[in-house]
Amino acid sequence: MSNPLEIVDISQINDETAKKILHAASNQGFLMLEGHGFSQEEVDQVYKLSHEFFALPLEEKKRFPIDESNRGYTGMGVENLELDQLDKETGDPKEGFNFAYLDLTTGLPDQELPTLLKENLPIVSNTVLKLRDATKAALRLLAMGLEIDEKDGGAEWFDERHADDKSSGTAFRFLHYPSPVKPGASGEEKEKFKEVNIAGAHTDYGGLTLLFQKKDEDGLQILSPLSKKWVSVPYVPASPKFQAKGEAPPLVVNIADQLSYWTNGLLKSTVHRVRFPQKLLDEGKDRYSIVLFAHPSDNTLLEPVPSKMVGEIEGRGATAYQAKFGKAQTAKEHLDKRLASTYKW
Ligand SMILES: O=C(O)CCC(=O)C(=O)O
Ligand SMILES: [Fe+2]
Repeated sequence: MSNPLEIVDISQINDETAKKILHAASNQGFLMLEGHGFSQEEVDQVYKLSHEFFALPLEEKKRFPIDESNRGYTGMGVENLELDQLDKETGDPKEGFNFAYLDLTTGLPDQELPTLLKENLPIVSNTVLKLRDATKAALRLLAMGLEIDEKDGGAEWFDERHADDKSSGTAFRFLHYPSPVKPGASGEEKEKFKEVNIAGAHTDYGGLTLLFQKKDEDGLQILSPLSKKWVSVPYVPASPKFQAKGEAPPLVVNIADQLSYWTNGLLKSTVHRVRFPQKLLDEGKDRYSIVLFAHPSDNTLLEPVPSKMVGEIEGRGATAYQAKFGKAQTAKEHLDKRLASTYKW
């Protein structure tokens, strides 16, 4: 399967990389990042923890139900991401655990946790901090690509609005999609599930979303802004240069709603969904994913990003909001509206 996404090396902070990331973010809205510094062992370790968590008895998981601050466990069918059917009765066939209220200086969440997760907090915090570093590198490169003037903050413009010690909607998430078929199911039965969305078509709410890749656990599809067609994101191993360094495969990264809004739609918050990959269906195995939803600090005013490229776009996003309401909204206000429609509270 050919890879529709550009691969950007975030260990190279320079104008060439900045141009490349801006191109990817304003075209497909999805890209891959290498040079993130995660070893395969680190990725395996966090997946192992996630597998162990979801294998806990349902009663134990349910003792930590998702709260209004987006922390905790969401059971099977609770979350409905499908944009076009937000009123449908049953949600996506998946369960999840959210770590939120994160202190991004330590990577530690502020919430009640099951013993298993408490005992393994260093795995969580190490992963959060490294994903945070990758987020910052990507944001710095985007600021450079957008040619934000030095007098406005230059390459650090987004950094200042993603303070590690301020509260934000940033969430780290384990997801589990149980296999809909038993091992050895008939071809006909498997065929039925090939076209079922296990995460409904949606856009993400925050700034940037970062996902690990796991071999045979692909299944992510994007509604490409370029071709206007659904395109599969294949599993892409580390390039030879990074394989030699023992680095895990590139991270899959997408632009989410707030960053798109903030740039008047220049950066694309691309619609995506997940379907069970063939190999997992064939083997009757579950799918897991691990995600960081990176958000600006809650009190950040989402005023149009001071870039000539953004300023040239009128009637959309942050510029349109300001024209209509006479003021900008904060990242928290923007997020609260989105969360309310997904969970129906
Ligand atoms: O499981 C995945 O690969 C992606 C999930 C996703 O898009 C989301 O939770 O927002
Ligand atoms: Fe998503």
